[in-house]
Amino acid sequence: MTEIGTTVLGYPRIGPDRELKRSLERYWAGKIDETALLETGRALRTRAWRELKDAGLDSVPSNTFSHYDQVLDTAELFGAFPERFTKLGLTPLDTYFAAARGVQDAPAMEMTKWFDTNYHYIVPELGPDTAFSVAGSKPLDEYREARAIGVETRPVLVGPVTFLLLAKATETAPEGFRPLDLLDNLLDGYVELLRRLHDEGVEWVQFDEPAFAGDRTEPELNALIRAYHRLAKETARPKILVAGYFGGLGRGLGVLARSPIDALAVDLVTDESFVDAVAAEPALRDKEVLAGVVDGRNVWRTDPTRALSRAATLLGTAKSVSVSTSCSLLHVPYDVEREAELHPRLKGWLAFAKQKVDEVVLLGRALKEEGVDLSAARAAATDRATAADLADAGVRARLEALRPEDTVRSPYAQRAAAQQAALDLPPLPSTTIGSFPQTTDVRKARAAHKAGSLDDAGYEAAMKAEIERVIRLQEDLGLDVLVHGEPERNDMVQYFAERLAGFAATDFGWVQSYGSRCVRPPILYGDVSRAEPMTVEWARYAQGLTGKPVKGMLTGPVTILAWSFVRDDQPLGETARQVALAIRDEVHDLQEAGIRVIQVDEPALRELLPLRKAAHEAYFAWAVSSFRLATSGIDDATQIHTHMCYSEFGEVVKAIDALDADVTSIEAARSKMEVVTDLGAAGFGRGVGPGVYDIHSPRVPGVDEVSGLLRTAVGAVPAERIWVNPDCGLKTRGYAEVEPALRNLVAAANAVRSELG
Ligand SMILES: Nc1nc2c(c(=O)[nH]1)N[C@@H](CNc1ccc(C(=O)N[C@@H](CCC(=O)N[C@@H](CCC(=O)N[C@@H](CCC(=O)O)C(=O)O)C(=O)O)C(=O)O)cc1)CN2
Ligand code: MET
Ligand SMILES: [Zn+2]
Repeated sequence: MTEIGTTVLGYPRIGPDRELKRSLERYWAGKIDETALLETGRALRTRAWRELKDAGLDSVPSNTFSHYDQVLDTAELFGAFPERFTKLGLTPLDTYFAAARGVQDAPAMEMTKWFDTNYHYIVPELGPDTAFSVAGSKPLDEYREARAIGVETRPVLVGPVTFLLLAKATETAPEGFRPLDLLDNLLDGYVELLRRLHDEGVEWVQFDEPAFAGDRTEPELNALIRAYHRLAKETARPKILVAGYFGGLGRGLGVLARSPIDALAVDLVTDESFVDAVAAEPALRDKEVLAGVVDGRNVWRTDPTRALSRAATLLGTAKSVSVSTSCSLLHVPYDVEREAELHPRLKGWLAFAKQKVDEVVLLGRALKEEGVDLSAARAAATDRATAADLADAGVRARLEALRPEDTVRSPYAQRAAAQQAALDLPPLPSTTIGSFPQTTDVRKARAAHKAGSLDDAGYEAAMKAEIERVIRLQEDLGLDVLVHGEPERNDMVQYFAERLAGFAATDFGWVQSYGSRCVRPPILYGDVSRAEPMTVEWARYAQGLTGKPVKGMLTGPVTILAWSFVRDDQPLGETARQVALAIRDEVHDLQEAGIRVIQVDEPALRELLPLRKAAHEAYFAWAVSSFRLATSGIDDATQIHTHMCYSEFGEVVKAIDALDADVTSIEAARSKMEVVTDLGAAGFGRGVGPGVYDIHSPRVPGVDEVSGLLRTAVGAVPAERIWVNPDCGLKTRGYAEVEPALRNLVAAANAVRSELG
């Protein structure tokens, strides 16, 4: 075999029934041993390889499995774990988990979003002393394991340049050091690995370089040139496929086309104009091109006419063209056939990972042979494109009728005065971000309700009991603005999607978000509207239990879109306006129910930021206006909060300001309040709640530590605008940590309050 032929760039690994999640969590809890955990992984890999081979793919990927994250795997493979983990004397597997999750005295490595997806990777920490070597053997082991069951595979690796671009410099690295400075040393490691793979008999290897879907500097493009000339120059090596995805490759296309690699995988879904750029690239004439025409990130069935025309455009350009997915299938669920509750017509429009593999095989054949039957795929595409009932004339008319003043609130100073008169809060008011720990009892009650063994009244009573407990706890802790705790929400996006027209939820559509944590992104298929209030009864109940203000809790339009599978038949901004209108109605109803503080979370504002700067302004325009549409048209005295949790804040600071929220809570504890300084410098003039408790760690912060952070904040922003709160919601934590941590947080707020003049 000289060609790669039909393939997928990667496959889900958590297991169709989240087998890996369950095994991991049992292993971490000490309930199973290493052998049992490793066996779960082995069984999942075997099953996936067999499935991919039996489906008829020409080339099957391996090393796409991970016990936590593929970037962390790469750091381990090349011996680049920080010393704080390697010196612990743990087994290799426990050292790996310590790096991912942290242990007492060795805080976890940072975790951040994988490009513009809801998947999170572990950020490598590299310094001038980092010395790479081939320290592990995972790609070799998996290759052998697959061959032992009769499947020849193509090991997939994070490419060297992307790996370095995703890394950060260690804290002790000298000023000016960049991880990319380590390229030559890292390439030594990759060369050695290539040699070992070659000796093993590997024919093709895949290097992922998604970093080139973003804007890259001259030195970064030069690094790409150096890397692939060096790797391809080796004679004892497998053939090299480089995969660029999550968008067009920009100047990276020409660089890779002119490098001596053997094949290039391109994403022909995300950016339509990139198809022409690829077709016009003469240097591809000696390469196999994998046409990524099956969307690896969304769940719609591929329109075969469009897909084939895109792939066929490249036929005259490349040495050969094969069909592939646009990116790894990690980002979609396993199998739509399991979704018994989905409307059959909607189901007919969908393809999850398993179906996408079949699409690749079918389209690959149709590209090379005459007479392949595409009628079923064509009919599905036509049915969806012509489904008139996706449009809701009422929603469209309402949006049409909106005037500019409908998205503008009164000047902030006027609102702030009205809100202070209504709420009478002390300086440095304390609050939380919304969710309290989701106890096993709460989740069990929801599972029982769904299964029918707990009736509506029983479920409602269980949630109300939980809400009352959480309210009493907050009163006891002395917090100033309370929350109901969100026990009724399976997930902050799915909960709303289940209550909005235009969305469908899945039963088994789990997708890995990080480590063992998964989400079931809802499917947004039609015009969105709200039939009835979604959160008001819970909020009214909570407010009725206490004299302190209870904060209403909603998710904003950008985040609802970011964490759903969105329709691809209209601009995202248009869909955002529909979602915003539904949230706006909810905000209005909460106000009518006596809720005086309403938080509209937008943690995904940064995540959806386009990878290329040229698209930023257009994104900010719709993102900001949809938030404002959701949060205006209310009384001056109603206080709007928003919340964001990510540390890379700089690029969106202006947009955050433009949201015009009265109070913005942000992640800040790990970066020691750096964001407050940024905000101060950017002239941000409204309320801000920098997180003073890192909820991603089981550590309980002490009173002095929190007071110290607060004093830093008070030094950077006028005290009357500072709020005291954790970094994010508490749903993934346990009460054993949360209670003392919040007690310390309130004590610190009191201490710093008493120091104010
Ligand atoms: N969509 C989304 N994306 C996000 C976040 C987020 O909150 N939501 N937060 C950021 C970090 N990402 C996260 C992603 C997932 C989780 C998380 O905790 N997920 C839960 C699942 C949450 C859920 O949907 N729970 C359901 C179903 C729970 C479940 O597994 N039930 C059991 C049965 C009940 C039991 O006995 O426990 C089962 O099906 O087996 C519910 O509570 O109803 C998990 O993996 O464990 C946390 C953070 C960024 N992206
Ligand atoms: C990922 S942001 C989470 C915000 C939400 N209100 C919560 O507390 O869980
Ligand atoms: Zn958050």
